[in-house]
Amino acid sequence: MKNDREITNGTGAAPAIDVAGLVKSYGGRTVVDGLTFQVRAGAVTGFLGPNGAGKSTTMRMVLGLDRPTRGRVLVSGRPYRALREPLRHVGALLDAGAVHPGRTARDHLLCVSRANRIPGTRVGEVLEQVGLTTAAGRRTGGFSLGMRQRLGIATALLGDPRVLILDEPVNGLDPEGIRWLRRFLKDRAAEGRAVLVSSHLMTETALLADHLVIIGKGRLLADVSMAGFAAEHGRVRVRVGTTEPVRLRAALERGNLRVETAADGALEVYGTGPAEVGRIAAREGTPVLELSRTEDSLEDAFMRMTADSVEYATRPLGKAV
Ligand SMILES: Nc1ncnc2c1ncn2[C@@H]1O[C@H](COP(=O)(O)OP(=O)(O)OP(=O)(O)O)[C@@H](O)[C@H]1O
Repeated sequence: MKNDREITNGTGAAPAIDVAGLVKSYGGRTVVDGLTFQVRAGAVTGFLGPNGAGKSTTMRMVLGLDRPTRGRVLVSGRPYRALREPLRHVGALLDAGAVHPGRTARDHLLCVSRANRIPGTRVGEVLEQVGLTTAAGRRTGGFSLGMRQRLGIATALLGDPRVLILDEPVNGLDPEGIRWLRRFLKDRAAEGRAVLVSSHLMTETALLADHLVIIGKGRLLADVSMAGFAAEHGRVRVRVGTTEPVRLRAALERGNLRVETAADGALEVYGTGPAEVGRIAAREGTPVLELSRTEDSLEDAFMRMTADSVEYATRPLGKAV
């Protein structure tokens, strides 16, 4: 069977980001523990994990800001530090606050473009792309978080890179800003760029990503297409509550339906809809107290998957541990 990670970009070119056997230890503590995955062009890859999973550390190693203890990371087939004019290959948003507050947005971008031998004409273009043209002459110290995020993204875009890396870009954005960012990143991927976006929220990532790389405690937990993850974990089922669960269960199973009993005693029926379950119950004469279609939330699946990897878990109230 072909692993869908083997399909890079259809041209046989190197994957946009190639992480192999990556390890990072601080003192005696290993925070990235043998990660191997690839990020391909033309797609948004969601890089998911609970707080402290090692997402930022991995991204910093991709960008040559941290040195791996072991393993390697290639961007467009080369280590970041070996890229000539790296901003033309990869643009990153790691910390939107990292801008001199006394500088205007335009001056900030001009500064970065000069330092990286990027033509000044790009400044107007990227300001336009992120919707900051009218705020270009304002000092960034007075910018809202959403505006700072947009400026950070404009900075990442200056070199017109093929690879975009954004660390938790949704944090602190209002709903309009989130919607804008989602559209914006999907459009960049549709242009053929590789987009790697970290998050600790599955619900948000599900609306954005084509592919998921999920990590916990520095280890790879899943490397799967968004559609594959949803098909596997977003299981649709019918919940039916009845006063006669044993009889109804037997009737459903005679109809070749898979049935499980939920913690509250209701039956959960897979592979059909409420109409058929209702018909079987009526035929059997079993009183129905509840009949509904439910779907596992992807967030639940993600929480289950990463449950052992959460650094500071909350425990249910009143339960002894
Ligand atoms: N410079 C450092 N020195 C020591 N430990 C570090 C350093 N940088 C990160 N860590 C530790 O490495 C672990 C992974 O941190 P990292 O920031 O990569 O996680 P993350 O998945 O990005 O989390 P978050 O969602 O909270 O940003 C954490 O336990 C963190 O405390």
